[in-house]
Amino acid sequence: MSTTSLYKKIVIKVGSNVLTQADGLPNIERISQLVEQLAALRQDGKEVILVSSGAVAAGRSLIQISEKQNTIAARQLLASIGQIKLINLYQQLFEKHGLLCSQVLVTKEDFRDRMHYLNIRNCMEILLQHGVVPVINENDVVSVTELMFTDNDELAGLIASMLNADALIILSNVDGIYNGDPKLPSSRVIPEIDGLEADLGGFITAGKSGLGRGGMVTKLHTAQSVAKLGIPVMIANGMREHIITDLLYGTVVHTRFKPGKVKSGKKKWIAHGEGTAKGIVQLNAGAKEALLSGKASSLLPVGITSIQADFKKGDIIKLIDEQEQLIGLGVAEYGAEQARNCIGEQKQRPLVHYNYFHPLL
Ligand SMILES: Nc1ncnc2c1ncn2[C@@H]1O[C@H](COP(=O)(O)OP(=O)(O)O)[C@@H](O)[C@H]1O
Ligand SMILES: N[C@@H](CCC(=O)OP(=O)(O)O)C(=O)O
Repeated sequence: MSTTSLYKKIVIKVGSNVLTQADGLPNIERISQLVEQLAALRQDGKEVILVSSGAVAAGRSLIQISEKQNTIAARQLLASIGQIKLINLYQQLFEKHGLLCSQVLVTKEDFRDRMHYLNIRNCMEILLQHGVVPVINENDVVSVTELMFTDNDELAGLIASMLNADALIILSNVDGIYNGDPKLPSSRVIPEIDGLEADLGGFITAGKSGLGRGGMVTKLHTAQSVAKLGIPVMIANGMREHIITDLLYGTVVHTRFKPGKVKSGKKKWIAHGEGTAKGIVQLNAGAKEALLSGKASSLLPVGITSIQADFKKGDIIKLIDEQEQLIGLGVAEYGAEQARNCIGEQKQRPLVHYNYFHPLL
């Protein structure tokens, strides 16, 4: 038996293209097969969390809208109509296997601070404790541009980290990450990537599947950051039959991201805070070197040169260097006002404790 079948808690993200037929209608046959595989995992005692795209695509199959329609309004309209179509389908299909599924719609704002983050985590935990399969999607009806996740790959990474999942599976319309343009016959799927070191930017083209939002760039970014936290990530082709069960119990082509050392729950929260971080603090070269040295160094006010955006105690803040490059993220031990009063001073309390610093360089 494959060792991957030892995973207990698994987050599975499915892209719009996997769920949608060429004519725009939900691909009922494929969705049924996905649900069947998830039911088999539940039978095997695993906890399953589904992050499903496809609301906008499903909406498009139900209503005609003018080309001139503002894109945000169009997305709101389509997602609003499409999400109920999609979730109804899931509900019927899970019911056939004697399973309950639930709809969880979230926005980036729901993860903005530790309290909101723990609220969502508690909600997911109560669902899992009751054997329910959460079906998560971004709430596209209320998420507008600057408050949106880049795409559901980012959301799935956040969910996998938040729930301390044992694995994250991202299903798209390609077999994995290719070492070149996937359309070229000379390109091959990269079987394993050491998520900690690999620089694959050169391989990824900006191309997306017909309905996808973020493309392979966000999948790579998500996979690398989730693997860095100690969670293995697999990118595979959701168009293949039995893909989930083959990934977990057999062998099938895919790209696997090797996990790094497991990080604590709070570190996982910080690591995904880039999009919601409010405060910005600029550091001098000495503080940057100390924080990135790998030694247990906290951020002391003597190394701060300016506070560029306000924050409160407990907020995640961005730490930037003198060239405005993002060094990492940390949790503020006190607010911006107090920090401003001791900029550059010796013998002051650390603004970020080393346990709550997450390097990004
Ligand atoms: N090196 C690469 N390997 C694999 N796919 C790539 C690569 N570079 C770009 N892509 C594109 O990324 C697409 C998948 O991302 P996306 O469109 O967001 O799908 P999804 O809807 O599943 O989230 C592929 O269809 C492919 O066109
Ligand atoms: N929330 C959107 C999906 C956005 C998205 O990330 O799509 P995809 O790149 O296909 O995973 C929807 O349900 O239509």
